[in-house]
Amino acid sequence: MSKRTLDSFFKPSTPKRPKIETETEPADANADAKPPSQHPSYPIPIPQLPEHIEVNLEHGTPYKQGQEINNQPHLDLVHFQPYIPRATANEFFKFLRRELPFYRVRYTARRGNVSTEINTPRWTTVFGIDETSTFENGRAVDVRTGSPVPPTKYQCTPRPIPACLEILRKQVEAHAGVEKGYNFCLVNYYAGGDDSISFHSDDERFLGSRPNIASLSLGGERDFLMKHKPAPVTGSADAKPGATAAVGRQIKMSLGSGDMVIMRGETQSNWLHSIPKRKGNTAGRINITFRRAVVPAGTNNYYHYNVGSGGMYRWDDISREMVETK
Ligand SMILES: O=C(O)CCC(=O)C(=O)O
Ligand SMILES: [Fe+2]
Repeated sequence: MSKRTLDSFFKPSTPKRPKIETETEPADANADAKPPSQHPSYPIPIPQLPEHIEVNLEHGTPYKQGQEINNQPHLDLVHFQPYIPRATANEFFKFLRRELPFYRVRYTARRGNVSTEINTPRWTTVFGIDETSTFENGRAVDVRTGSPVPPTKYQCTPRPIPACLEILRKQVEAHAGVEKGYNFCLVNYYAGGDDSISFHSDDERFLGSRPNIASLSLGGERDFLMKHKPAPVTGSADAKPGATAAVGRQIKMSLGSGDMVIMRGETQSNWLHSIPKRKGNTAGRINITFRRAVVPAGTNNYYHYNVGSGGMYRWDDISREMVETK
């Protein structure tokens, strides 16, 4: 054993000189964080995704390959179970619920001369602009003329897709095999079992024919129901005018956190879908759909029904509910 080692064993060790910190800590520990997405149309700045969620979205998707479901008439689905790894999907759910502005839209539905006041039974928000316009350096520009869109073009103020959803949009687009990219992102937040969406199809003309819609679930599990639109009965001697017949079986899929369903081909023109109300304790769920609107009517429609003209709400982590924000 060398002397030095023995010495150091028996002698009390010389007290270390205090370490002198030569580098100063940044005043703000988050100084390196990317700045939030901001835009004159946003009521609040929207933060960028935490690094670990971004990395998992960019490198961890699709977590499972999509399964095609086309075993019924006109049905053309791809189900990724899940698309985003579950733990990342749950973190992404909490991030979006905390950071996005939400709305509880009320509107008047008119059928003939009957008007009904509708309270949308879920929280909604939307970003995007139809394909006749695009955002250039934050400004909405007409694709044909290259000039800023005149104020008369839209009845709403379109909002660009914020960075935290743009990362997901690009990723989904790459895996959905769409010819033309998605230009809209609709977000639904179902706080509990009373929140729902009734049977409908996303078959508006402003989406063009055979629309491709990618629908992603985050957070609590919910049932997703699909049923074929009733088919008119024709050719039978005793068929009453307007008579319809059921086609195919109703489908019930349980959508968990991170799952994605792509609806494409003839699906929207022939099938209805819904998230029914649910009894008992039901965890919050976020649904994100990516779509492509082809004309300004799509932009007007989506902002009218998903932002509306009422107040803005934000998630409050103390009361654990959406609270109206002035
Ligand atoms: O929440 C869902 O899974 C469905 C949402 C939906 O159908 C829609 O926003 O059009
Ligand atoms: Fe839908």
